[in-house]
This record gives sequence, structure tokens and C-alpha cells, in this order.
Amino acid sequence: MLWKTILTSIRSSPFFTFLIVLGVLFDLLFQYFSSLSYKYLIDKALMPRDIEALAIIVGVLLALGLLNVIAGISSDYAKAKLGAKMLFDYRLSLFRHMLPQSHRFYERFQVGDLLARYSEDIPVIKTAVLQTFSGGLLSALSVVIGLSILFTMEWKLTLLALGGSILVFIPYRMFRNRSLALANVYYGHLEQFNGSIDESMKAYRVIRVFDLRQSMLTKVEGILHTMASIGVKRSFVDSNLNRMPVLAISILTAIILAYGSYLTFDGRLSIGEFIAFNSIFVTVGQSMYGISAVLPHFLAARTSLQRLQQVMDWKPDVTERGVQELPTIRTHVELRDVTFAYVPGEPVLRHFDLSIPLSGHTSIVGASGSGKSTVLQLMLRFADPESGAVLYDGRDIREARYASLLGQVGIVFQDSILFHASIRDNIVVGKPDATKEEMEEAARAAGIHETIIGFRDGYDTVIRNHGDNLSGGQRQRIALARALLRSPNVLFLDEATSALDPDTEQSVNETILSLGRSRPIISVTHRLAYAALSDRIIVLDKGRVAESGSHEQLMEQDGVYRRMWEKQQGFVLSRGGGSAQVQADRLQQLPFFQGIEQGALDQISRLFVAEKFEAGEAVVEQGDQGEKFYLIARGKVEIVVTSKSGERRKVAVLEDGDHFGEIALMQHIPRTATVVTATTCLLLSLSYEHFHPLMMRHSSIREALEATLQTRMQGREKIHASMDSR
Ligand SMILES: Nc1ncnc2c1ncn2[C@@H]1O[C@H](COP(=O)(O)OP(=O)(O)OP(=O)(O)O)[C@@H](O)[C@H]1O
Repeated sequence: MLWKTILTSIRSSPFFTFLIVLGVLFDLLFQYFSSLSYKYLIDKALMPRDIEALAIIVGVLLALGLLNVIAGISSDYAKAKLGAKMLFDYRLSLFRHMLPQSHRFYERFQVGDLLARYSEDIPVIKTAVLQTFSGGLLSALSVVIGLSILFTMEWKLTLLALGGSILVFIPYRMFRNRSLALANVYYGHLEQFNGSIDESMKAYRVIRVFDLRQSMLTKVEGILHTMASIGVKRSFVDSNLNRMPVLAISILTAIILAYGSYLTFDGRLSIGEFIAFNSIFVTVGQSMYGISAVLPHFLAARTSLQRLQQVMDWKPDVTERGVQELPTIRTHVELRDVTFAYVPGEPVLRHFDLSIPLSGHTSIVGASGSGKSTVLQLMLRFADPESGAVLYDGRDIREARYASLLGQVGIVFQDSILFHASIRDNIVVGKPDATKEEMEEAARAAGIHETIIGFRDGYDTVIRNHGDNLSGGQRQRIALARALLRSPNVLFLDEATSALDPDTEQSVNETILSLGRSRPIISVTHRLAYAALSDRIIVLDKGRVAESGSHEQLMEQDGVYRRMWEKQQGFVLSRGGGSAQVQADRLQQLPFFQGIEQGALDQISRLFVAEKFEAGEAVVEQGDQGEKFYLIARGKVEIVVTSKSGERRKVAVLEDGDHFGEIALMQHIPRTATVVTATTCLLLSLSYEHFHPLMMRHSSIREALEATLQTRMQGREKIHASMDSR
């Protein structure tokens, strides 16, 4: 594989290759002329005391030395250029290969591990190619030329040297497989190490919440220990690869010296010839060592090339084979008989059909995990379905040039990543040739122009750390302006406003609703208050379309949508979303408060206290004494169960209007799961302490809670049992 890489480099840079070869040839010429010069110096100049011959020999040596220096400088320059070109080409093609990849690729190769391929493997390959090409070529040619000269001088001695040279390569045969095996194990652990660093950076909140600091430290320490011990073995084996040939050459030199001296004593070699023979032999020995010194680079490059190949062989989920331009999209987008799986064999959409007219504002709603984002991602071709097709105006998007689809759509995600650049650069990123007027018009439409010009540096304000120096609403509006600048034929929004505080959410949504009058919008949201204002609503449930229609039609259907709607009603949020109250009527929807008289419900509703949590905080922890019941006024939480063996599993995701922890209203028993916030959350809590006296007065509440308690406990026991039995 390395040979192929070397040949490719030669072919791509013939001029630099020529300069390197020229450098090698001059080096050889100089080396051997210097060695041979002893013969002529002693036999033709010194012994006969011939000044003229001495001057010629020294003159030629000087001239060759000078030429060698010039050729050496050119060759070094060529090597530097070739090396830089290789780094450039490899890094760029790796990056180019990464760009069309999607979730499967990023799940297989973690960030740290990918970075290691750029920063470690590619330089290793470059060094091996240059070493082989310059040092290896020089040494190999030198051995051939040196042995040929020696052969003409004294063939028996040369045959002896040739036979002995096998000794030099024996260590390579002995240690090669061991070195390769150790390199593979080492890189396997390096991959784990990089993955852990990557994970601990991304999941630092979860690590703190679950107090995983010690276990993460132990894990990383374990990997580092193993890497250190393999590292020692690896460098020992590799240094033996270097050291053993030196021993072989020393033995060989001693034999040659002894036999050469014998021939000189015997008068079959002149002193000049003997010295020249020895000098050439030393050069041949060094060259053999030079070849053996390239071998460890060869081995290292083999592993690095394999690692690089692993990434390059990974086929993108979306193959950009389509060549036709997608005509202006006008009428509808359709998912026809689509089956799609993230994990092979576990489809999240099965024979899924959906057609959305491209007019007005369409909202796709549904519980967490119902498939909303998946549908959107398929429409945007972030992945292709396993079977079925995604069509715009009846045309399969796989047949169209991908860029011609992307050029017609605008997208805003929940967490719009802004680049570390000025606001201007962030907005024009999708249309670099936009005029100042176009950019400002997009910013105005997104409702952010006035804010930007109010900043000291206006549009030149630099966005730091993905937008930390801006508010959530400002970030989303800039993302919206970025999407609008391309005048998209369809604007897609994936929970674009749900992470914002209520006031900001409302004002950004007003902007979005006004945009819906001039272009079709397809938005994914779980917040029904805004979905209700759209022209049509598609309700997803467990990977299928459960209902569709306007808010009024769906409310009449009395199905999934209506239940979701009612769950999200009955909360009164303060301005800014810092506080909330639950209405007594809303409490009646909770199974354990059903049938309770209005007066008691009013009292209960007043006992709730608003609590705000940032994303990644633990609201309750498994094993802690339960003291409060929680209602989610806004936000998303994950329910995580830890088994006895320490395995953690996410068992549910709860959102606006959901509740948890009602067992705590009955008795102080340990929590059976941990609840972690997935987004900023506003929760309403009811404590046992406040609730208990009321429950004592209303036996119906107690009975309903007891029944709930029993069902919950049975459910949790089943989960724990299934996790522990694995
Ligand atoms: N990268 C992934 N790998 C494996 N499974 C995934 C992946 N992304 C989503 N899923 C699964 O696919 C299903 C649909 O997920 P999707 O994100 O489309 O739902 P959603 O309705 O958008 O949920 P949410 O509102 O929580 O974002 C879920 O069961 C989810 O667990």
C-alpha cells in the first residue's frame, strides 16, 4: 500500500521527484568518489609523491563536494515541497470525504479519533514516503553501486560481505509482525482515549450530574496505563529494529577487516586498495543500515495507512450520484413508502407515507421520539431511506444534484451553530456574493437588523464560542437571517424556537409566522401553542402519521393531538418565563386528582412552587428520598435508570405538560430513577410536606395515589429486572 502511495506522489510531482533523485545521485557520486579517492591518493599521488595528481584528485573532490551541496539544497527544498503537498492533499481529501457524511459516520469515528488521523497518521505517512524516497533510495542505490565496485576490486571479499548483509535484515523479519501487532493495539487504545476525552468534553454536565468524575478518571487512567505499557514495548521492539542491524554490521566489518588485512599481507591487495575497499565497505554498511532504518517508518506507515483507509472506505449515507438540476420546487414534498433505520434492523419509519403541500405553514408535531426530526432530515436528504423515496413535485431527490436541492431550501435548527466569525460572515455564509442590501434585508426579515446595528461593531461584531456572546433569541434570529438570505423556496425549522424563553419564543415565532405568508414553511415542534397557528398540522405517533388537519379539525377528532394539547394547557407563565402557575382545572387531568372537588384543587394548585433548571441538571436522583412531585411547565427531561450493575439506561423522555415523582406525595421512599433536564426547564413542584395535610383530608386522593404508586413500582421493577438479567 505504501508503494502505491509513493508512486502516486512521484506521479503527482515529477519535477520535485527529479530534484530529489538528482540529490541522491550526487550524494552517491560524492560518497563513492571520496572512498575511491583513497586508492588514487595513496597509490598514484602520495606513494609516487606526484603533486599534479594530488591537485587533480583534491580539485575533483572539491568540485564534486560543491555540486553535491547545491544538489542537496535543491533536494531538501523538493522534499519540503513534496512533504507539504502530501500533507495538504491527504488532509484535504480526508476533509472532503468527511463533508458528505452523516450520523452513522460520526457515531463510528469520534472527533478526537478523527483529529488524530489528521495530526498523527498523515504526518507518519508523509515521513515514511519521504524517508523511503530519499534515504531509502539513496541507501539502496548505494548498496548496489558499492557492492559492484567492491566486486571489481575483490570479488571474494564482496561475496562475503553480500552473504553477511543478510544479517542486517534478520531483525526486521524477526520483529516486523510484533511491531505491527503492537502498533494496532496501541492505536486501538489511542482511539478509546480520544473517544473518552471527546465524550468527557461533550457530556461534562452529565458527568457532573451523575458524579461520574471518579469513574471517568479511573477509565482514562486505565487506558493511559495500558497505552504506557504498550508504548514501552513498542519503542523497545522498534529500537531493536534499529539497534540489531548495527550489531550485524559491526560483526561484518570485523570479518572484512580481518580478511582484507590477510589479503594485503599476502600482497594480493595494495595498501591504497585495501583502504579504499574498507572505506567503500563502510559506506555500503552505512547504506545497509540506512535501508534498515527506513523499515520502522514503513511499518508505522502501514498502520497509519490502514487507519486512514478505514475512514476513506466509509461510504457516505447519501451518495451524490444525481446529475439533473432539481427544477424550482413548487407544489409538494412527499415521503413515499419510506422505511428508514438508524440502527440496521430497527426501523423508526416503516412504509411511511406523507405528502405536504408547499404552501403556507405546516407543523409536524408529536411526542418525543415519534420521528419528527427523522422525517425532516429525510426531506433534507441528510440520509436516504432504506426503501421508498423522498420526492419534490414528484421527482426523487436522489436523481437530482444534491446542491440543487440545498440551494432551494433554508434550514434553522434548535441549536443553530454560529461560526467564530463576524455576524456579517455568519449571515452571508450561505450566499457569499450577497450585497449589503440583501444581507440587511434578510436580517430585517429575521427581526435582528436593529439589534445588530445597535452593537458597537454592528455587523462586524465577532461571534465567539458558537454564539456565547449573544442571547438565544439573537442566535436564532441570525440563523434565520442566514437561511432567509438564500431566498429559499421552502423554509424548514427544527424546534427552532423551543429552547428560547417564552417571551423570546413568542416574538421569534411572530416573525416566523409573518414569514409564512411569503414562502412555505415546514416546522417541527412539540409546542402546540404555535403549531395551532399554522395552516396544517401533521401529528406523528411512534413513526406513523396519526392525524392531520387544522387545529380545529384535530381538536374535533379527539385523538392524539387533542390529548397533547390538553396536556400542554393550564399553565400560566410569567413574563420572561422565570415563573409559572398551574390552573386547578389542569390538575384534574392527572389521574390521581380526578374527581376531587374544585375547592381542594384550587388549594393544591396554590401549593405548587416554580423551579427553573438549566440543561443537564439532575432534578431528582435515583436512591434519594423522594419529597416532591413535579409538573413540567416547559422543557424536556430524561428519565434514566441505573441497574445494580451500574448500567444506565434512558427509559423515557418527558416534555411540556408531563409529570413525574408522584410517589413522593404518598411516602418518603427512595427515587427509582434519576431525572435529568435535556433543555432549560421550568418545573412546578409540590412537596410532600405541603401536600400531606390535604391528602389526609381527602381519602379519594390517597386511594388514587396508592393505585398509581403500585403501577409505577411494578413498571420500574420490570425495567430493573430486565437490565440486571442482561
Ligand atoms: N442517531 C440516532 N441513532 C439511533 N436512533 C436514533 C437516532 N436519532 C433518532 N433516533 C431514534 O429514532 C426515533 C425517532 O427520533 P426523532 O429524533 O426523529 O424523534 P422526534 O420526534 O424528533 O423526537 P424529539 O422531539 O425528542 O427530537 C427515536 O426512537 C430515536 O430514539
